Amino acid sequence: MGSLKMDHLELKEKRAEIAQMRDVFALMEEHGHEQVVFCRHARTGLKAIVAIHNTTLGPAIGGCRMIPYETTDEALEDVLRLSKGMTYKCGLADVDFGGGKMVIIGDPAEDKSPEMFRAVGRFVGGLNGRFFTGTDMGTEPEDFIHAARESASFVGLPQSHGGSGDTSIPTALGVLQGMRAIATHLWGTSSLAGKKVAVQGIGKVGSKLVEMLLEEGASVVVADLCEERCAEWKQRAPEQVEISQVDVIHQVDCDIFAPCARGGIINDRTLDELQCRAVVGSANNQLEADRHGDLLHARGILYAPDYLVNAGGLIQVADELEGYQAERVLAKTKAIYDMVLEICERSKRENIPTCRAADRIVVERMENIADLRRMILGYDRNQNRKVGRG
Ligand SMILES: NC(=O)C1=CN([C@@H]2O[C@H](COP(=O)(O)OP(=O)(O)OC[C@H]3O[C@@H](n4cnc5c(N)ncnc54)[C@H](O)[C@@H]3O)[C@@H](O)[C@H]2O)C=CC1
Ligand SMILES: O=C(O)CCC(=O)C(=O)O
Repeated sequence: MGSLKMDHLELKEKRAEIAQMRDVFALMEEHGHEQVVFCRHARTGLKAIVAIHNTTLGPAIGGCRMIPYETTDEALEDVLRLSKGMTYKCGLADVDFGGGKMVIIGDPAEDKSPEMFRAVGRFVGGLNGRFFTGTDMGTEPEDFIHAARESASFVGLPQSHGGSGDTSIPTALGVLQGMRAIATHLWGTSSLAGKKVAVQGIGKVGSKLVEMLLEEGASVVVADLCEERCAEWKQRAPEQVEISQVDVIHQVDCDIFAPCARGGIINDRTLDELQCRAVVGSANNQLEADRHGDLLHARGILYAPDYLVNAGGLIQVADELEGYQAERVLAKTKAIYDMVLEICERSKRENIPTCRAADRIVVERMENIADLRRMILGYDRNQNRKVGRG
């Protein structure tokens, strides 16, 4: 512990930093959030935020992302946007869960420890079933083996530990289904053979997607902060794989651009530089703002809404909480194809961007369920209280 004088100085600096932070309640109001929980565990260095956006459809669910965010504000903004996206994802995937997400401020390569994830387990457990979480960027199914020792609020654990396993497999499959639907809409065939796809980020999801695309006979251009990952793919399939620099992957002249890293890649700077016919990827929040979906539409670039095509992981973990059935997960994930086609057709028919068409379906569904849940199911005399979900 430092001297008292140092502590005062530090306190002053901290206060100045806090004064710079945006008002959390104002941000929650802006996005419509229910709850935000800040978690700190000194011994393991854990600093995390859980955001619960909306529980109209059921308890919140959403992965846990670990990134060395530069500021608390950046982490807060990410978790607020991601959890809101989960509400929409749950609505469209027709699962009985609401939107939530967790972020850990830290470098996954340096800062992880089993004890840190046990601390995650205790914090998330303290939410008493209001929030379930599993993997996202920077976290692996194995991390949650430690978390699950402290509470039962974790999903996507390895199958050897009673979970449904790696969620990036169904996620990649859902993205592939989205691409097939886009191909049907644009080119009259669901085959991706001969198509060129630029994949930004070849981590858990991106690498599985690349594998599936190569099997389909597509060629891919890959970019990742980790250059060795790109080199490995080039070595595995030299005829079908090209490597791009990370800062220009969105500019590649291709049929489909597949963002599979962080969000916000479709923005004022990149929009005019895109040279693809469609955007279909796993990254959450690909549009920096909703208006970028309108601008894509105006440019004639077909956008498969991220929260629709990347729902495979959610479908799997939601199923896990209800008694995991691999065939059911596969069938629901494959159905992403039909939903993407439906949204493309609605977008064409009503001349609205695909992202707006998808949002409308979610809002309609949520209003219907909210209305239904206002009905009381009955009266439990023994408990002397009303029963029902709503
Ligand atoms: N894992 C899952 O099941 C799901 C993931 N997602 C989303 O898909 C995206 C990828 O997730 P994961 O594959 O699980 O994460 P990951 O952490 O395994 O992989 C992300 C990859 O992107 C790379 N990367 C980061 N910034 C980059 C940049 N600027 N340019 C190029 N590469 C960059 C990283 O080096 C890493 O290889 C995230 O947005 C995540 O939220 C969405 C639904 C489910
Ligand atoms: O993996 C999970 O826990 C839920 C899925 C998710 O976080 C996502 O789709 O972004």
